[in-house]
Amino acid sequence: MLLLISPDGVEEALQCAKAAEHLDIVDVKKPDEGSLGANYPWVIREIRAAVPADKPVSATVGDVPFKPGTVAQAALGAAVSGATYIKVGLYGCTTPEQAIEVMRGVVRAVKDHRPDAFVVASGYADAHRIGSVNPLALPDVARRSGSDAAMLDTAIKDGTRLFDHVPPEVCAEFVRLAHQADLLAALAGSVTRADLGALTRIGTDIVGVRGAVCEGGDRNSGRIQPHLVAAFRAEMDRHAREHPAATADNHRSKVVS
Ligand SMILES: O=C[C@H](O)COP(=O)(O)O
Repeated sequence: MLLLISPDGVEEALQCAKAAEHLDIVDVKKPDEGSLGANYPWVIREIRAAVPADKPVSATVGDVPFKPGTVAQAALGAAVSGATYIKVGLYGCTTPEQAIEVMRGVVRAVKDHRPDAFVVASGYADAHRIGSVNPLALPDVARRSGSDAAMLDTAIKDGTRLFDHVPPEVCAEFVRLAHQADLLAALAGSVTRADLGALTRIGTDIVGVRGAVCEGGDRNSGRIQPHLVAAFRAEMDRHAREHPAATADNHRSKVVS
């Protein structure tokens, strides 16, 4: 399982760089603009320059509305700025068809610029609270749009967690559907170290975290701490050793830096 960490700017990205050996992907976002809030292009560029070259930089394009042209242009902006993972939060899409239309535009915009870029279609575990597309529809949305991964995060960061909204057995089905479509499965949403056993057992490819590696577990007022990143990775490694069959890294080669 790969570890994706979401700093909110250059200062926190430098903390990630100190813990680079323990993480796999640095994910640029702007949490005060939403769960998958988009940061400025120059912040993506500065973070790309600040983290080791062998670590892929991901950027979120936002909790996007159903405006396919607008979103495609924003996604290209993230790619031009140096992100090789482009994550789109399909917040304003109420049907799979709308989500596919948005993601097709993103895939074309991004891959015309950089064919090996990695496009992530993200839905929300708490979709029922925001009227967004059903979490289990995401793997098919990703497949039919030509995306590389399907992801779930939580839209409302109020202390509720991924498994509060989508229990482990349903997350397992999400992962199964993603793998069946030859996609990576990424899961996030106030994930803690206590969730890592279940996430490992179900074969999650990427786990995304912020709060769990911030001081006090607080994604807003806490800052990312290298020692918490190291501890999180140590727990991931422990579970990987206990469940080697679930962690065969057959999807890892898809990751680009
Ligand atoms: O992509 C990952 C998110 O930033 C997760 O943040 P969180 O762990 O604070 O919910």
